[in-house]
Formats: sequence, C-alpha cells, structure tokens
Amino acid sequence: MTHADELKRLAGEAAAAEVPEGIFLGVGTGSTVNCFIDALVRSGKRIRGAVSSSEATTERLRRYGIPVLDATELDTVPLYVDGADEIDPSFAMIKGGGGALTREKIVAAMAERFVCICDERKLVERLGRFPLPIEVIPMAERLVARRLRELGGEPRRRVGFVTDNGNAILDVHGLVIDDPDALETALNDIPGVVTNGIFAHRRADVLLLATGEGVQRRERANVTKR
Ligand SMILES: O=C(CO)[C@H](O)[C@H](O)COP(=O)(O)O
Repeated sequence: MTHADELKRLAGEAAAAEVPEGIFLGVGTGSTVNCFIDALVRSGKRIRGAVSSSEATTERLRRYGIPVLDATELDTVPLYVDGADEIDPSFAMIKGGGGALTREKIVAAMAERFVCICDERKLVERLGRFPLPIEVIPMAERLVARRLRELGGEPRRRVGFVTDNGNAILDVHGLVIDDPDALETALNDIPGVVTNGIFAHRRADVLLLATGEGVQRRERANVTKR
C-alpha cells in the first residue's frame, strides 16, 4: 500500500466513525470515498439507506448489500461524506476530478452536514491549481469554451469521458479563483453549463484531513449554506 493509499484509508475510517447507526447517508464519489465505504462495512454499522452521487458509488454500495435510494425519495439527508480535489481554509472546494460533480452537488445540497475527507496534499491556501471541472451540455461546448477563455481560463475537453448524465467535462486550467462564491455563480450563468466544480455555496462543515501524523478533525466556524 502506498503512503497516499494509507492516508485515504485513515480518512475513510475516521469518517466511518462519524456515521450514526440507522441513518440515511449521502455518499460521494472517488477513491477516498471507496475507502470510506469499505471502512463503514468493516465497522458493521447498519444504515437505513444511501443516496449515491454516481453510478460507480451505487455499484459499490449495492455490491455490499447497502440499499440505495433515489434522491427524489427524500427531502434531506442528515450526513454527506465525500472527498475533494482541493479544499481551502474556508472549506470551499474544487470537486469533479472523477466527473461526478453535478450529482455530488445535488446530494451535498440535500445534506444537513457535509463531511469532507482528504489527505493533506489537497489543503491549499487558494483554490485553482487543480484544473476546474465543468459539466457541459454537448451542444454548448464551443460556446462555453469561448466564455471560459474570456475569463482567462484554458479549457480542455476530457477525452473519452461522458458523465453519468450524458454530458461532457471541460477541465479549465489557469483560472484565478480569488472569490470562489462569485466565480461559482458566474460560471453557472453561462448557457449550457450544468454545473461547475467549485463548491463554495455549499462548503464542507467538517474536514477530516489525513496526515502523516494521523487524522485532523476541523470544523468550519461560520455556516453558509444554500
Ligand atoms: O469530486 C470527486 C469526484 O467527482 C472526488 O471527490 C474527487 O475527485 C476526489 O477523488 P479522490 O478521492 O479519488 O482523490
């Protein structure tokens, strides 16, 4: 197991310890979340059901016999656990490295509490080193790419990738993200953008940060939710 794998395993276990028995749980997507699902199963805790953020997560949950509900069956979930590609000190994030950003944003918005799990390499002072994923309706790809270039970004289409919703992903390099809230809104305003990978309107509430010295648990001070 590599050092990075070990940190993911630690983060996953710390998150599993936060899950109360018998709840409906929102589950994110990615390799760290896979570690979380595995740890949850190992813990023997039973949950009432999961709302999943991707086909890949649904498949893993079902393989373990965990019931997966459609998001339309519930108004809220008490807890959502997901990873991130970058997180800043205010707990704004870039997500979507795995291409599941739209469904992740929906389940995150349904959640009363968002626990983000990641390793220390993903904690950054300012978002934007990781190319920002944007899910785009295919017919709007050219239009959206032009608008992104006007904003100073360099969009690159994720080759050979189609989202669970049947759309394309543009990974945008070089954007300056001084104001994550404002940029999240501005990007979503471009016609044809389904959503973008800035999670600033709905930030994490808790960060479980896996480090070489163990898992740090950090709570976000002031709550801003939409
Ligand atoms: O946003 C995501 C998927 O769309 C993931 O949370 C993000 O890419 C982190 O993934 P990993 O845990 O594999 O590093």
